[in-house]
Amino acid sequence: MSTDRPRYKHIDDVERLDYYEKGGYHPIQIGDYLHKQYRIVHKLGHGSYSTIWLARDEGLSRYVAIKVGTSGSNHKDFDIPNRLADHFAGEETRGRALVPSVLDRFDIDGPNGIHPCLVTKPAMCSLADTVEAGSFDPFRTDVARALAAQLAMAVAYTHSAGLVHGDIHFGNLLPRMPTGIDDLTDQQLYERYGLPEPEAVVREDGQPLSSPSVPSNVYACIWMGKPSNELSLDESKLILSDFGTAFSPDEESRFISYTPLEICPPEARFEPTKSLTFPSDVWSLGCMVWAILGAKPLLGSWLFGPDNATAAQVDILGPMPDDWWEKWGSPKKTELFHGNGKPKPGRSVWTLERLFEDSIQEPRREMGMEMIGEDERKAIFEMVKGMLKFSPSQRLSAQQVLETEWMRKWAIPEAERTWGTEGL
Ligand SMILES: Nc1ncnc2c1ncn2[C@@H]1O[C@H](COP(=O)(O)OP(=O)(O)OP(=O)(O)O)[C@@H](O)[C@H]1O
Repeated sequence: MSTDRPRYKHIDDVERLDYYEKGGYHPIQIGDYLHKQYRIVHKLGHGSYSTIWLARDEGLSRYVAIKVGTSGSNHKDFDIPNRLADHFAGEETRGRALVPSVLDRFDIDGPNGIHPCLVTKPAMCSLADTVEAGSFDPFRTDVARALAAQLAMAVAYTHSAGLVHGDIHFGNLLPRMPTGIDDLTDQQLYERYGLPEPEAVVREDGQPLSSPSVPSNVYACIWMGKPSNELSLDESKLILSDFGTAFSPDEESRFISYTPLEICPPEARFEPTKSLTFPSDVWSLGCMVWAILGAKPLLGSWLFGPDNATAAQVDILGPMPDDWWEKWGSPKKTELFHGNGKPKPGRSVWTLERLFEDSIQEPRREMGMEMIGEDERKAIFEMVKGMLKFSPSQRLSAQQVLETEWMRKWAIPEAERTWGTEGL
């Protein structure tokens, strides 16, 4: 995208306006038709590489989500859900329902270029939204178990097709829309969830918007979600979405992790010349299972940079491999530790036990929710520690995660209850 961009007056909670240019987003207004068949009804979300819209499929009388990619990027990820489905064609594979199924795929040619469009089912929101709306209150305990199991199944499914997801975080975990939405007229949908509110795009220099590259209005996203603590088991069917950073380790080397710092696998920092592979996802999965149980990341949002992340990892998990410890040349190391895995005396250390009390048990106690019993706590610790081994080769595989005691006894049964007769 160009660096000489016109500047626009800031509008809260919308996509980056300067991305509306050649190579960037496609300008879309409520009421527009895409591919002659899909009438845009509301906005669902936006990311760095796409805007996502709720549309009415006029042919099939249903609502759909349309992800409209920027024109200048390679959106090979748009084909991944189909690649996964083809990989397992004809097989009954657990996990298939947990990744998006593609309803349609087409391109649109607009003022900013050619944009790939992916049509899938609309979800309620992302778990990032539910957690924020719930002020970081925990999910109900049965819901948390069900979400964690589904996420592990989705990752195992992706891995068994030879792909690493590469970006497993709350923003990419979408609770499915409960059935019944398709019966709503636009009017009923707007009465239930609110009308789209157009916000005029205005240039800072006062010049008119003369370019067709820029939409005259942008929209905040529809809110069809629920706060974390109100999500019921029925509303907890999960989709692992956004394969934008997925890769096949057999076909491609990947030395950079695109995950946020709090879930970034440590080998991305300490073994930068080795390609990431499946265990990098398992690290993120371990962090996310914990985050689902606590509605907060394992390594907090107070992380200021990679040194803080590494220090928190050592506090939680103990010594790191000696060669990594030697490589870690930051003053932070000597400020906080007097040896590998040895915090300086007197320092307040956030151990796994302390974090469990603070972010998983205590909020549940305060809210009168089902607590996690001692046997379950032990099983969670064993599994999470197996996923969060510093050394990638020692981590559990996603399939082994599904075979752990916690998954078998506590989490998978809740996921199965969530899906009921529909089956996973
Ligand atoms: N099918 C869907 N139904 C409802 N909301 C969706 C759907 N797909 C995406 N969203 C919303 O849009 C947001 C952005 O989607 P997504 O992460 O796929 O975009 P992206 O451009 O690939 O983003 P990134 O910047 O992470 O690469 C999600 O966090 C979610 O809130």
